[in-house]
Amino acid sequence: MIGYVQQPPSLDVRGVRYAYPDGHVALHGVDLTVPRGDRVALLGPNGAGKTTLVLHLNGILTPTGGTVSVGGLTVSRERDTLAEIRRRVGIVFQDPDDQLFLPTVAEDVAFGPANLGLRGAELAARVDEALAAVGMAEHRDRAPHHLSFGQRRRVAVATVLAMRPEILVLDEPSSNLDPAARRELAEILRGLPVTLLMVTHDLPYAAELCDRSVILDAGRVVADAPTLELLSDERLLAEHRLELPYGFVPRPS
Ligand SMILES: Nc1ncnc2c1ncn2[C@@H]1O[C@H](COP(=O)(O)OP(=O)(O)OP(=O)(O)O)[C@@H](O)[C@H]1O
Repeated sequence: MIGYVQQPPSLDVRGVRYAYPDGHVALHGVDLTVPRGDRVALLGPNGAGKTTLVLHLNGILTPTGGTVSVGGLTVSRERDTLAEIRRRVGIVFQDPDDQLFLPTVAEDVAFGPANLGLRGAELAARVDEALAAVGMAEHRDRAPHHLSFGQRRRVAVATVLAMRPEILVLDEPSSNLDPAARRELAEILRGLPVTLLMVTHDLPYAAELCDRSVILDAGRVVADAPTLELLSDERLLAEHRLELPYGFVPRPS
């Protein structure tokens, strides 16, 4: 028999329950497994619990019940574990300006790996690799605040890629992008060799990028299926306040 080591999933959320300090239960036992290399969209109406779930992935919030594991490592508040989890889970927030704060693009991208102790040629290689992955290499010496919004979002993605994460988590990646920037970002994301979890209200973007989608509503997973199948189910969408743009017909891209 040929032996092989099965890789743990990039993300394994099991029975996660979370109550905010005011007693509001935002997650009621969420299960979600994302195998390595997959791209999954996390959909759901306002207040469904999407952000609450994302904040569990890198230990900002700790579940009241259940567990979250990233590449086989269970998220905990223990200092070394938390540091490794934060390296493995790259979260790109909706506003790139929350992630860019240094004088140049290259310095912003170098910040995370430099904190991990990388220096010299090794650090430079990380920065080059991450900037090349998002098509921003030629802008490395520019000030982030002189870039367009779409370019700043790409640099924000690069700051996270420079950590060589196990999973890239994107919060509303298509928001505020013009059609060209939206398409360019989709092409970049599709080409990245990483596991991807994308939180979005933009259903066509989910269809463009993710074969699989999960619908969260009122703190529960209410659907987990191929994206085109979900988006073709008008009743399911209506039940969970999800709407396709007028005239959009879900079909393989
Ligand atoms: N700090 C908090 N204290 C108490 N309740 C909270 C807190 N933050 C969020 N909630 C509640 O938890 C639920 C889930 O909120 P969450 O922000 O996770 O939803 P979401 O799916 O990300 O929504 P949106 O699409 O609007 O970003 C909501 O009912 C929200 O009001």
